[in-house]
Amino acid sequence: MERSNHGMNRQLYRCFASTSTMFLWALFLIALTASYLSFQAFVDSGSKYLSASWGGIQWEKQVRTSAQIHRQGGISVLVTGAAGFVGSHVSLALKRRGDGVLGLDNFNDYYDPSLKKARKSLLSTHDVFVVEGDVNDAKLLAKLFDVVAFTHVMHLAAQAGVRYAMENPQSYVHSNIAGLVTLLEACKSANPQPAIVWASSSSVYGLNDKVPFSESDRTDRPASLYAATKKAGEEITHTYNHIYGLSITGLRFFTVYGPWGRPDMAYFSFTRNILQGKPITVYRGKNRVDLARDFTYIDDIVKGCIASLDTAAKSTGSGGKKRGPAPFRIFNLGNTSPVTVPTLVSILERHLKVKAKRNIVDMPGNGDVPFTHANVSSARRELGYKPTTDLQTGLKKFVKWYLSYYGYNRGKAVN
Ligand SMILES: O=C(O)[C@H]1O[C@H](OP(=O)(O)OP(=O)(O)OC[C@H]2O[C@@H](n3ccc(=O)[nH]c3=O)[C@H](O)[C@@H]2O)[C@H](O)[C@@H](O)[C@@H]1O
Repeated sequence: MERSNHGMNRQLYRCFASTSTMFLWALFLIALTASYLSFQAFVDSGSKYLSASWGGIQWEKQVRTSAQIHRQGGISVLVTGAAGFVGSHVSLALKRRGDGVLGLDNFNDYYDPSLKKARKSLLSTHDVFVVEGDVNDAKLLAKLFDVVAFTHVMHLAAQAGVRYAMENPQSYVHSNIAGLVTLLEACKSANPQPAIVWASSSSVYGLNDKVPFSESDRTDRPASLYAATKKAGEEITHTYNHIYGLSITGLRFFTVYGPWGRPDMAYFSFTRNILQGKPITVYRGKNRVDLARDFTYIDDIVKGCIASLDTAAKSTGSGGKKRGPAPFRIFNLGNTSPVTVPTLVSILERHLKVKAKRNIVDMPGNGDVPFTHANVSSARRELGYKPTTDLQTGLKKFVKWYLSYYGYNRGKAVN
């Protein structure tokens, strides 16, 4: 009996000993995991800091030099989306007349980033520095406003493209909503607050069938998520104008085209396919009606952007507080003469001297609208905007650029 008691005690003791050992081991493992995780976090934040493509004395010097004004009464502009189509043209035009320009671009791969890099190189030969960063990066924006007292922001960074919104809806929310709010937050806190000019879109007119489109027409029936995010942008900027006294000008661009353009757009991809002997898909509207766009040449758009910057009254707030009412303006920037898509193709065929292989299909329900047509009387009155390039002339310039940029290979463009 005594012996068995003894045995039981020993077993209990062993059991207790092994439980406490297990407990100790468990504690040890938890501690080990915790220290490993915090070490990882430290390494991550460290490497983020080290690999950040911005910051440092040299970088700040580049930022300052690029934003330096070189003419009397000049302005200093932060151009977001500067490596983009419209952004690169506006940046060059501003720099050429002696304004300070600093570019910001995230170089995303929505379309071939090498074209964006090439635009960046072009800008750098004209002493425009483009910072690689995202408008969602609040710290970077705060730093930029810390280094330079920008008088204006030309906000062109966006997720563009009407039909791609069905493939990647989140990218529209990221750039056109979240990015816009982050930028406006930075602008509202900046001292002095800059005046903001930004790119809305003709697509906000959505299912409107009253033509031509006027700024006062309804814009509450967008046909694509892209259009909805641009419309939301107009309302978000209104809020910042109302609460913080930011001076806002929204520009509704109508299908902008030209040299250094966007490869995802029809005139560009048609050119590539025609030269490569590949078929092109031409969408057709309901009842076999051709689709039409108020195609607008890039130089006209640049003039409209610069006139918007020049006529924008100052923001009134400071230290994040409104000091008085500031202007809120919206303008159509179009060409005022819509052209059908089949006519666009015919003009390209003439300039390229190659016949297109047209594949005509009914317009899929992917966010497209049947036609656009701008009434630009507001822009004419207040900005002196007057488009001067017709589609025939503008496409000739585009084709010339396309062939010089991508080159010929026995009649076929190399890209
Ligand atoms: O005006 C605007 O606000 C918009 O203009 C363009 O959008 P979109 O007019 O759709 O321009 P494209 O993609 O170049 O299309 C032009 C026309 O060609 C048609 N198309 C497009 C692609 C294609 O393969 N086939 C085709 O027939 C489209 O249906 C449309 O009627 C831009 O892509 C948008 O970023 C911009 O906001």
